[in-house]
Amino acid sequence: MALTYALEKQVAISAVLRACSLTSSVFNKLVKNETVTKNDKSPVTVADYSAQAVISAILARAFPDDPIVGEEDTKTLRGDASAEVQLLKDRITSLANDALREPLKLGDDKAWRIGPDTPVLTTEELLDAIDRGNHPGGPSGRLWTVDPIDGTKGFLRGEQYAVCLALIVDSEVKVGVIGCPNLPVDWNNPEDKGVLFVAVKGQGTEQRPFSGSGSSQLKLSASTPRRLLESYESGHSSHGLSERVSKILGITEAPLRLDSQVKYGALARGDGMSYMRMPTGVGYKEKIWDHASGNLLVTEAGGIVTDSRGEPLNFGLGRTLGENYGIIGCAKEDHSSILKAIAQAQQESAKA
Ligand SMILES: Nc1ncnc2c1ncn2[C@@H]1O[C@H](COP(=O)(O)O)[C@@H](O)[C@H]1OP(=O)(O)O
Ligand SMILES: [Mg+2]
Ligand SMILES: [Mg+2]
Ligand SMILES: [Mg+2]
Repeated sequence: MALTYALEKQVAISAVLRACSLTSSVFNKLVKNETVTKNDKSPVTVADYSAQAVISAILARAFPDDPIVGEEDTKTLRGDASAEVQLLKDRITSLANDALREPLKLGDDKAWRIGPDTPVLTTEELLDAIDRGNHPGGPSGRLWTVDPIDGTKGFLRGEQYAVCLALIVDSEVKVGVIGCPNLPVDWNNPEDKGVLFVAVKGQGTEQRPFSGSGSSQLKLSASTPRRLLESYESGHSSHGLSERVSKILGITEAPLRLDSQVKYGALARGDGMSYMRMPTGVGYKEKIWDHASGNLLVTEAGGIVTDSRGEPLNFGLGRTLGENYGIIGCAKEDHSSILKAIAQAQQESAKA
């Protein structure tokens, strides 16, 4: 009998929603009021660390034996006795405890005592929680992967970012949850922000607005707007190559540029025809926490995600996806024409 992953889904939703409250409150307290300058990395740092601590602490209560592959670790925090780092650790401690002890949320369960009854965790316990994310990953068994803030640059600009959590079992993504605090439920109503995407292998993909309790199943079809979804940052994905691809495919609409795995959710709900990420140079290895949840959102909505040669992404190689040939997500009907257009665009740019 196929596993339903009902408990994992419930816990992942709770963890992501609590981390989203935390990151929103850091933005409102520290970034928006400009108590720190935009160039100061501390708001990102404090939010990244504390959100990973919250997610890891919740996973530890529900699934104490599951390893975690997380983006952050505490090497710099533990190895620095300066007053500045002490302040950072104090902030992490209070933010993480506040987030863990907030009133009950979707996904919470008294069984693992998350919510107002959660015992206050010490700084040491929270640093240990962050470091549970040090697992090297690999091909077999269960593991969670977490990106506490994906799209830190978007977060600082007050634009798109995502809190991402996925369960991988024997290299296959089984549960993917992405919280998008700044994503409008509908682009025509930009004030209604905050979307949670949830996918479970074999059970489809759903979108739930943070406000309200409704949830809608997502189905990706080839008739979505003919525009590409790509990184806001030109250093993360080649804008030049995607422009060539657009021309070859006869796409006239400008690409929708969004930071983070929000793009995968946007694709799954039909905001664009393709997630397109083409390398800007050699050497960068994509990380599993940047793609695991998004991959499942798109495939469970009926789409496909591969590299630019059509090969599936491999989540069992360790903390990275290995060699980088770009990443393409789209409806199945569009896949071969997009891959052909990419090959042609690559040949053209090699000649240019
Ligand atoms: N050279 C690069 N190529 C592709 N992705 C990158 C590169 N440098 C950083 N990233 C990652 O891209 C992700 C953001 O994705 P997007 O471009 O879709 O918004 C971040 O996780 C970021 O990692 P990091 O958090 O280590 O900076
Ligand atoms: Mg990331
Ligand atoms: Mg990150
Ligand atoms: Mg980062």
